[in-house]
Amino acid sequence: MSPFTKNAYTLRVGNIPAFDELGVSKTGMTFNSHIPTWKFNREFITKVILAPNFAKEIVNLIPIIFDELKEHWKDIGEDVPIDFSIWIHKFMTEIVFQAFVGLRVNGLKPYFNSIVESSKKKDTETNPIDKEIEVFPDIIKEGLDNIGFFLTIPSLVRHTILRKKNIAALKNRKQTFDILTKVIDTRRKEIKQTSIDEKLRQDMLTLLITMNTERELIDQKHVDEEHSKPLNNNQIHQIILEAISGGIETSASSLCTMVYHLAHYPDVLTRLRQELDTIFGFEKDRQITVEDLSKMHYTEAVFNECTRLVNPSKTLPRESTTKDIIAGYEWSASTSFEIYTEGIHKNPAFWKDPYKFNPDRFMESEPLRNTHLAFGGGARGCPGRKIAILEMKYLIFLIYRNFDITLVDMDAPMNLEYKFISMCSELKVKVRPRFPQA
Ligand code: HEM
Repeated sequence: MSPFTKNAYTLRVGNIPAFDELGVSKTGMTFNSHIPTWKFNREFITKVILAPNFAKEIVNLIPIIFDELKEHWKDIGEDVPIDFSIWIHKFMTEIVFQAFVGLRVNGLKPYFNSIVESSKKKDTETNPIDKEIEVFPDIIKEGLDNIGFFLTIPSLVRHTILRKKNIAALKNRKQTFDILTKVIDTRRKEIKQTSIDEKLRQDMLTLLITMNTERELIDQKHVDEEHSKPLNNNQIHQIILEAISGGIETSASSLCTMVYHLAHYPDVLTRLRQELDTIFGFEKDRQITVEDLSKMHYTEAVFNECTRLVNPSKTLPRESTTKDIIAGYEWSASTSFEIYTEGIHKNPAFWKDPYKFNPDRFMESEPLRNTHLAFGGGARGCPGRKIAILEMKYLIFLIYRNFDITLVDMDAPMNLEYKFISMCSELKVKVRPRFPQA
């Protein structure tokens, strides 16, 4: 089956009353079934993500946050097992919050303090904007869980037996928006108070707020009338929320999959490190650029192979907007399809020895169209792909340049749990600095 046909599959899901109730069916992107607003929002987020300065901001940001992580890992000590999945989740949260809303959650140090003995604990500082931001990642994670709840549990059950959980889910949604309103309003005020010739930082929120204003930070060559007005809070809310939730869990889980496989395949790790040495050399203070990262072809092949074998999205839903013929059958408009990526990723018709871990398959030739769907595809494909790959590559460089990572249990399978997407729930490792003095 050819899953993506021009314009017939712009809907992920059709009109789901439960999503109207949750307030996600006509806003943002992921579950927006109102095509004009989805298209409008998507064009805005795409503009931000493709803006060269946005990628540069992320590349400048990653080593700063990594230095903090590096210190914590060194202070824990090399013989102490740590849960990589929690650390990397906290780390991605810092990156995503800083890059998307310009705020630090400051979650690394409290987590360090929670797992070390009292003599090792460090002083914590409070968030400059609001204590609420510290709990915001958990609120967002709960919101992601609630999507699954609304998608799978019938209305009658939600409003009777599971009434309490239903109320809690709606409360979670309100709480999310209250915090976001505060964040957006605070930033609007800061921008207003910054003189016009002073440079603004280029996080996603600032780029969205300033779009189509005199502080415009993105060079928009062709702006039609529809896209020429500044965005209001309602429009910004859901775009930011989806960028945050889309950017944390998937990236953190994919990194766990890479660390797991690199521990099991030392030859692959050796080759990956050779690539890093060739591109980056050993100059200590060398500034890493977006161009450097674009040369990491083998690392990208390892990422592709890891997400082929362990894909966070096992299925991709679509609803047809016109009638179509698929697999020899005619299907009417508004038919729901589930594209079974798990099956496509392991289908021997597309992949030689599909269960074998072999990153070289991505070096030797391009996979057939629509057979590697880690980021989905077509009109609804992931808009964050470019940024996600950039982050993955930079992090892999920093982690494997600075540390040797061993799995605590080499015989254990990957620990995955399904919460709307498939996520790594635990990965016990030991981390040893490669250059203890650095
Ligand atoms: C390794 C990291 C990531 C993976 C594996 C991933 C994967 C995916 C997948 C499979 C989809 C569904 C595509 C489809 O239905 O065809 C998707 C959609 C989406 N992703 Fe990502 N994603 C990642 C990172 C990000 C980042 C960093 C962002 C932030 C900008 C993001 C934002 C979104 C949004 C907003 C959608 C919905 C798009 C729409 O409906 O138009 N993702 N992602």
